[in-house]
Amino acid sequence: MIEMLNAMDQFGWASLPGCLDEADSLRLRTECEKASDRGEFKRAGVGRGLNLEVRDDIRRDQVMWLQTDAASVEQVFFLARLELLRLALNQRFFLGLFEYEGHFAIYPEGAFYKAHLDRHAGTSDRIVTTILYLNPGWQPGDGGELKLWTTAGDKAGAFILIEPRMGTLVCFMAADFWHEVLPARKTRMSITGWFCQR
Ligand SMILES: O=C(O)CCC(=O)C(=O)O
Ligand SMILES: [Fe+2]
Repeated sequence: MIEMLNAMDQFGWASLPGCLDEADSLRLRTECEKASDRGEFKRAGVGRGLNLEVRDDIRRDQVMWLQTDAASVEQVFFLARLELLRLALNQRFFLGLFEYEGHFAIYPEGAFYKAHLDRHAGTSDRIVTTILYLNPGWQPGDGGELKLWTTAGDKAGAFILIEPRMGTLVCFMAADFWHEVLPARKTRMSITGWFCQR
């Protein structure tokens, strides 16, 4: 996790392959699949509150919000890891991160999420984005890479493509880094969430 903090310090974003081990990631993946089979996912919206709308042209993923007070054992383990990260980020960067909100996400074949920032207009609550990928055996050609522009505030120029491999954890400053999910060519699963200030 120290690598993660150092990268956040230096770049404002970090990607840590193998952050969660294969077995724990697989349990979360299975949980995600089962919830999807039960029809618990909904098409993700754009915006917030009364302005929330489903926009096919912007994003096509489906989400299921985590209920931290009713989390499965698998989720509790993952949330505990995130809690360590939250405390470490606060200690090192004085971010005042207070709580976490997150969801499972499924990108069916062909789904994407166009370039965006994670902070909603007129709000300041989402400070750090975290994404855990849950795709065993992901291969080049499966698509769904995260395209992250690496200069804060910049939606052009240098970027990296992060492969959504099982157990990789990505985090970045939510208000600063433009990012996009390239079209998935195989069903792509993840847990995306945000550390928020009060
Ligand atoms: O799944 C990803 O790689 C990014 C998802 C994302 O940008 C979001 O949900 O805001
Ligand atoms: Fe995002």
